[in-house]
Amino acid sequence: MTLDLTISRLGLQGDGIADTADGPVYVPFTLPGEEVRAEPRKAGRAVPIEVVKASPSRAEPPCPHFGSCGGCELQHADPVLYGEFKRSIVVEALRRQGIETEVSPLVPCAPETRRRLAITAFRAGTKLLLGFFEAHSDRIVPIGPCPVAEPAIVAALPALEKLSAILLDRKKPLKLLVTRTETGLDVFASDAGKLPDDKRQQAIAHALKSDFARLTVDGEIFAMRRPPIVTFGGLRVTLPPGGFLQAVESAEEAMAELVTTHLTKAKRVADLFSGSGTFALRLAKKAKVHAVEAEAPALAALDKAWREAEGLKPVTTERRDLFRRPIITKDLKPYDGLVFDPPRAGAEGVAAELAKSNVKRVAAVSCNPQTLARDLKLLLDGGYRLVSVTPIDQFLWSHHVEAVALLEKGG
Ligand SMILES: C[S@@+](CC[C@H](N)C(=O)[O-])C[C@H]1O[C@@H](n2cnc3c(N)ncnc32)[C@H](O)[C@@H]1O
Repeated sequence: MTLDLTISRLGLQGDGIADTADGPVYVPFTLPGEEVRAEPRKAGRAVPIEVVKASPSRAEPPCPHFGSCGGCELQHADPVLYGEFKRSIVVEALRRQGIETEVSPLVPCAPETRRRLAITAFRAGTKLLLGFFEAHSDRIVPIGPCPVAEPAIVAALPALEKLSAILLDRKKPLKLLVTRTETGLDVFASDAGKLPDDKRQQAIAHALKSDFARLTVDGEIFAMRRPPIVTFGGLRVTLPPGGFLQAVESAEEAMAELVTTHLTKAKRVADLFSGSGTFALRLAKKAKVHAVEAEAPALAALDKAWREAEGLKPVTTERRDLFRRPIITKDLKPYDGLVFDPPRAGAEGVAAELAKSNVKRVAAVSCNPQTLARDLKLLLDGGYRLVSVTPIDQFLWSHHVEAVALLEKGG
């Protein structure tokens, strides 16, 4: 059986949606205004078989794996529609919270700029597959010349495949988090299982031969030719194994530019969910900074970077679970600037305390527009004013969008 559908809009995950008498039907890889023939699947989903009438905004996908590989959802949309779609995710999330405000155009992300990739390896029969998970399934689609990743990562795929052949447990897929740093590739492997000594030695020899900056396996550093260095505003940081890093350098710079410009006059700044100091180190060029974060290795990396840098204002660090113990309003008194950049769950507890504070300038950085909007509502109800909201593209051709909201309180 097939369905003839007219797509009316894009859903939050980037699928086309046909509004039918039986409810919405989600059809991936289709665009508003298109007429498509599709095969129905479970739960209001359908797979497109033919685009009968294409949208003028349809573009030729640059990657041959597009449609099967789970990494990209929107290569078939031209840049104008794509940019407006991502911006609209932020607009709609705010609107659902009753926040009507100007939202800037999307800050774009160029192809071949992703410096960090999460890759999965497993064996199918005698073959080793290295790839991404297929959309909506547990099948792995082999990666080839991925147009999203930096060329240095693509060039290393054969070496990563060899490494996987050494480390792969027969039962479990192997996970590789691969980061291009200033000093080479940082490879963080997990789920290798218990390795016999000869495999260990082979993995170490292979990492050295491949000139990886570092190889970490299930939390243990196997080999380090050079510390993997990233720079935040020109300040050198040794990335902790598996530690958080913004996936695209230019997206990080766009976020940091908005945050540091907004907080430029602040004398004392709190950086909540600081990671290894993406914002804290840049801000310390002008202000005293207190960085708060749950992961001790991230704070240690930040502290070391600050000690090794010259001319920075004091930076203090605090290890703290900000979900369980948000900083309370009273403790926010010393600060005239604050940035928070939580994981996808957002920072509801932090926002509730911050809302009651008098911190003059606040920057909210987020990878989830829904939780950002919820947290902003708390701040607006507490007397903050929105200065700007800027969506930033970091995960090119996916439905994910980052945003930076800048707020003020007082005169
Ligand atoms: C989106 S990352 C941002 C990190 C940093 N601002 C950056 O741009 O690189 C979120 C950070 O929140 C930290 N985190 C996650 N849960 C946390 C919690 N409950 N309390 C404090 N920090 C947490 C993570 O370790 C991570 O460093």
